Amino acid sequence: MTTSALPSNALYTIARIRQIEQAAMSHLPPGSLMQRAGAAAAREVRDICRRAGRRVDVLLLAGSGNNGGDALEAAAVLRRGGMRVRVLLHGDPARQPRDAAAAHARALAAGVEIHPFSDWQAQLERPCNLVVDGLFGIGLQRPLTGEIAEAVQTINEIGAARLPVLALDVPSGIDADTGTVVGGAVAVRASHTITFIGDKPGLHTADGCDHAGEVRVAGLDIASGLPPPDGMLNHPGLFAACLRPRARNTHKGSFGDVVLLGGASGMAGAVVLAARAALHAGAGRTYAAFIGPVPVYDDAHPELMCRAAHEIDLARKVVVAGPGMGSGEAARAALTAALKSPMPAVFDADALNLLASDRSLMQALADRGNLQQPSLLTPHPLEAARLLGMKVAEVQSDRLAAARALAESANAVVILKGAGSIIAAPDRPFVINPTGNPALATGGTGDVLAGLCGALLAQGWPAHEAALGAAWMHGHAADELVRKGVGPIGLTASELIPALRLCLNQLVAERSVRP
Ligand SMILES: NC(=O)C1=CN([C@@H]2O[C@H](COP(=O)(O)OP(=O)(O)OC[C@H]3O[C@@H](n4cnc5c(N)ncnc54)[C@H](O)[C@@H]3O)[C@@H](O)[C@H]2O)[C@@H](O)CC1
Ligand SMILES: [K+]
Repeated sequence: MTTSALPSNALYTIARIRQIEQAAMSHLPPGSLMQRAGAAAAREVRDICRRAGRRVDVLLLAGSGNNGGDALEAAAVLRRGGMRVRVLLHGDPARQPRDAAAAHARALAAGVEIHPFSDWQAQLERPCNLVVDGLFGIGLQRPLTGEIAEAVQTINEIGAARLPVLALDVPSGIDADTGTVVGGAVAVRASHTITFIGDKPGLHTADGCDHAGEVRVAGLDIASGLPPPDGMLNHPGLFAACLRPRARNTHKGSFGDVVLLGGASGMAGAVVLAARAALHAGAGRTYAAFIGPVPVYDDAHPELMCRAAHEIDLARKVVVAGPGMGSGEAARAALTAALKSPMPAVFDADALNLLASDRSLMQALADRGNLQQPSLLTPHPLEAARLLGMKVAEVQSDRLAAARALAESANAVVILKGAGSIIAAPDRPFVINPTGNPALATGGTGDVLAGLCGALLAQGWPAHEAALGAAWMHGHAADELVRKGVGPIGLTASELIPALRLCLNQLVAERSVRP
């Protein structure tokens, strides 16, 4: 049985998992997959208890469908191994699906204590060392309500007081495709999730990030193998081809020019941050072009060349348009010039707002893609909502769909920022970025990301790889800083910049180690 220690990189939608499940079940004895899922869950239970130094004493919550069947199978396995297990069973056993009913019978035969769900308060008051959530998996159809919602609320309170909670397949209440809490009601906040057959996007974006905890995949030995995934979790392997060591016979012209275009009056800091990020991420020459007053130079980084936006020559330079750009006529003129550039370009912040306000600019953006002039967009959910003409809640209700729709309409690579950033591009599987943390929820980190994207493009990375690399490194740098105690509270965007440089150099060094 395969249980990968790391989250698998491949992501599958609910529809695809159903197809795989059906195909596998057609040539397996009844109940095989559920028995494998139950055995994998039981192993995970033992593993979590062992790591926590606690004996196995588990309360399993089983729903009325097959997710509940997985919990009942796990309970039977654990009980047969002599461990302490109790089950709270929801719904009418007479209406269980066939495999779940068989699992129920096996649990009874093994001597598992099974209580009706109406006993949930009394059962949750009895001490245990782990709670298993087998209420709902990919069959969740509506918000959690009534006694289930109350019990989940209570489990979340107990879990927050450090009782491990293991979700089977998906934390109940979370939509496995979108990562949202269904109906905005309540969902299990698990410390661990063991997900079956393949990993699911909803465990890695939106509310899923705060509800799934540590995710493991139990492949259930699907003998026919898995189809190509619907999406991927971001990983340096996806941009490894770009992590090349520098040749010695090179010069600053070898690593490209990048111009950061923005800095309206009062917002010069945004363009300076983006420019410093580009500088530290290895651009050969970095220009900061200001719509507002032009500083003589950046005294922390005199390497940067400061120019007026209306005077800068964009020829042969990668442009990053938007940081602190404002929305006036000068900003519009600068953006129009950037859109005409034959070079790869990044559009962020105010550039995105200007694009959203003017169809002709949006058309010019889409035309760039047709002319093989790569564009990379880095919207946060509000900017994405403006570009798509929808409400921010609609974007967040299906971040994958929103990112893909924007990539299609803009004919561009998109990084939709937020918990579990989505990287989407026309005709490519979506990618969800697993790195990053709430330390990044502070002003200026988006400017740093845009500058990083520009530097990678200037060094010749294709736009898709630049987006993958920038998103991964940006998050990883923040994770490393938090690990050292620099954040999550009070991390500054400036502190992120040297951490990014370290991350990029380490990745290149790791790639270039020869056996
Ligand atoms: N069929 C199989 O052999 C396998 C199934 N697997 C498990 O089966 C799960 C899917 O099973 P199901 O399709 O039975 O779906 P679930 O077990 O996720 O839930 C479905 C049941 O819950 C009800 N329901 C949905 N939302 C509800 C709500 N908010 N409140 C109350 N009732 C609600 C539905 O009407 C249905 O009866 C997977 O997530 C996975 O855990 C795995 O064991 C792999 C093998
Ligand atoms: K579950």
